[in-house]
Amino acid sequence: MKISVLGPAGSYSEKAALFFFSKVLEKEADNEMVYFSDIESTVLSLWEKTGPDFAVIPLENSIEGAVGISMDLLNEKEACIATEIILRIDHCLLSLSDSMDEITAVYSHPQGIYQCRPFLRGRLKNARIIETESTSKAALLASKDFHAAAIASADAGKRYGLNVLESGIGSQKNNRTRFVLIYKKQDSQSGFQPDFQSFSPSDCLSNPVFKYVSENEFKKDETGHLYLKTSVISYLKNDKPGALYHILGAFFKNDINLTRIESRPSKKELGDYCFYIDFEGSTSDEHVSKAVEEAKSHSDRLKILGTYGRLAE
Ligand SMILES: O=C(O)C(=O)C[C@]1(C(=O)O)C=C[C@@H](O)C=C1
Repeated sequence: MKISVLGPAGSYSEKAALFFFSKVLEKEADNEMVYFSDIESTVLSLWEKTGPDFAVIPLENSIEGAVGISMDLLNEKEACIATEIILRIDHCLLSLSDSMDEITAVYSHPQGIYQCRPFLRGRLKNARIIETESTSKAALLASKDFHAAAIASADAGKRYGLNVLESGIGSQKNNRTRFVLIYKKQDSQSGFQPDFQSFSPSDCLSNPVFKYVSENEFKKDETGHLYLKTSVISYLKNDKPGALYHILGAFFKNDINLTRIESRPSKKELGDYCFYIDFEGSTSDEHVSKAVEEAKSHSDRLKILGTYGRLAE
């Protein structure tokens, strides 16, 4: 199996993919990780001729919130979510040097920088902050400059021969990022931007992840059943009073617990948004398909990203 991730080696995205590999039923000798320099190329690789089976992308962080580019690509491209992977993020300050006094520049991914904002302001206020495409790229760059440091994982530090000047530098001890494993929508799947007529409740069963990972590996609910979530994106073209109220009402009426709602600009004009809604339940549950049908009737476009389980560290 081939998985695309944000590289170079040592990124948190790689960690999420390795965690997924560790859960795969039959360890295939040819399991392969392919590295890309940014999140967009990682996602687009799914459409290459000899593309991967899956791509792993970060979607949201407990401190910094949504990863915008990942959210947008889920809307723009015909990809489905196979599973979510929640990882603990423990950022370290890494450098060739062994003293913070030597540091004049700090490299990291924007998410890493924001997640460590109080530390940077408090302890490295005079250092230049330089954004990189990934935390592992930051570690790689810091390994070439004695006066630079990187914010990345301890594992990335080991890989690039850096000292850990300080660990646990995130602004929240319980820092977590939610990644999703995504795949290219298959032509046979109708659960994508469906006409409700063609929306088949069994679509979630075509989620290919269950071919690779035993159901036992996924989070269970209080009754011992598989904990499944569904993600949709609703676009309301006509801004009218109560539009969002009616969409959310569809879930409330069907007793469905929402786990996240987030808006993103539609990119059409200022003040025009898409709403990303995650909720508990599977599209094969009757009350979920009823709610989705109703939400769709109040939306100008409703895109189903998939029903999936959770792998958590
Ligand atoms: O830069 C990395 O190592 C990534 O995998 C990206 C990413 C992100 O974009 O959220 C992943 C986890 C952390 O939250 C910081 C950076």
